[in-house]
Amino acid sequence: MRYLTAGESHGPELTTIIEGLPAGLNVDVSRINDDLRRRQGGHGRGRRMQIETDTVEVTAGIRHGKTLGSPVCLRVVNDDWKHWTKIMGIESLEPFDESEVKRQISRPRPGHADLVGGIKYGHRDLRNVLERSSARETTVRVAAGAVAKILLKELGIEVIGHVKEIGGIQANAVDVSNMQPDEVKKAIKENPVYCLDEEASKEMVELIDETKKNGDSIGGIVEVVVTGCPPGVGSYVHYDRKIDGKLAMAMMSINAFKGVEFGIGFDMAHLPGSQVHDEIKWDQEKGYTRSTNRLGGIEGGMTTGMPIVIKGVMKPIPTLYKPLQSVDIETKENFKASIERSDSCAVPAASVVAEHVIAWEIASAILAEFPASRIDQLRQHVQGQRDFAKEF
Ligand SMILES: Cc1cc2nc3c(=O)[nH]c(=O)nc-3n(C[C@H](O)[C@H](O)[C@H](O)COP(=O)(O)O)c2cc1C
Ligand SMILES: C=C(O[C@@H]1CC(C(=O)O)=C[C@@H](OP(=O)(O)O)[C@H]1O)C(=O)O
Repeated sequence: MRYLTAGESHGPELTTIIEGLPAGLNVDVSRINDDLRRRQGGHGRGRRMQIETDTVEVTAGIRHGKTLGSPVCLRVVNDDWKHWTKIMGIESLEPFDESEVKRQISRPRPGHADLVGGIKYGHRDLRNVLERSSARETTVRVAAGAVAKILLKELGIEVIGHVKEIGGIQANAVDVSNMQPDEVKKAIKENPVYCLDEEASKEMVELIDETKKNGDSIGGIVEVVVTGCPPGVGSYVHYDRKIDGKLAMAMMSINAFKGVEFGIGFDMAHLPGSQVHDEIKWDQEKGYTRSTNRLGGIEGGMTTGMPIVIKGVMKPIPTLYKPLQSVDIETKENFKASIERSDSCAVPAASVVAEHVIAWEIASAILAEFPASRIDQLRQHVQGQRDFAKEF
């Protein structure tokens, strides 16, 4: 399975084309829209999210609520587009209007793609860079991931993302994999920062407000947990088939993500092997399991059948209302960086993006493992693998 996305932040729309979905999958579009709404929320978002009402339109690959096996095309219209038609000039053959020159961006923001993107593609108007480097693109990545989650649910696999830490405030450790998926999802959705620790989340909200007042920004840590995945997805035989490599790539591909860990992650560096590796058990009901899950559900680039636990760290948002020092590329003089309308903390929204990019990668790896043209065929293959693994 693969997907492409297209679209600029202030262009008319964002689009994704998904290829490789089996036929016969029931796709309830309202479930995609629920996830899109969640991505728009979370305390710390800026004014743009008040303008948009992200809603998906299906333009190919689905009839009467079922996938056809042909490419699925999803589009999300930018409501803000109407304010930007002249500046964006998507279909205009005219050069940029000189009277609009002041609207060009020449003062790159440290930490954003502005300067290096300008140098790489030769864009002197740095808007040409920020339009595509913007995390607006994650809208349609969530839409594609929402379809992947629908497929995974059919196979008994759940994917849940939540916030672990914002600006140094840590949520109490919870084992999401031991909780009822629908209850956890409800609790996360109802929390202002998508966190399962009520007390910590109050402090997080206060810190976000204080940071915003100071013209600054903060980052944090998100966790994604996948339950119900059969063992043996991914492979040790070649570097590019290792599932941990693929999941790490997916997490790192989210704008502003700078690190990934599985299970107890970086703590493994200072613990002996006896306190890291998970002992193996077998019983009639569950087959092979592990006594602990410190490795986060992956051994040798393959899923073990235990919950997959992956965390990602998001740096603070680069656009600061008290901007950092930069250089104007027209005059080479020192200036404060440009101020674009911005979020002050997008860690909650990013936890939704993380959930969806991980769901996509798991669904895609499952289809690579058990190729199927129909959903009933896929269900059978996955169940066959579970049965085989249990009796092995
Ligand atoms: C959901 C989400 C929302 C974001 N919102 C903003 C924003 O409002 N302003 C900003 O400067 N960066 C924002 N970012 C981060 C930038 O998109 C990101 O830092 C930039 O693309 C540069 O990429 P890099 O940080 O991965 O190097 C956001 C990221 C995510 C995931
Ligand atoms: C639009 C979204 O996030 C945007 C991500 C973003 C960035 O630089 O990444 C900058 C801001 O863009 P704008 O200047 O249009 O407000 C955010 O609002 C979104 O998440 O849908």
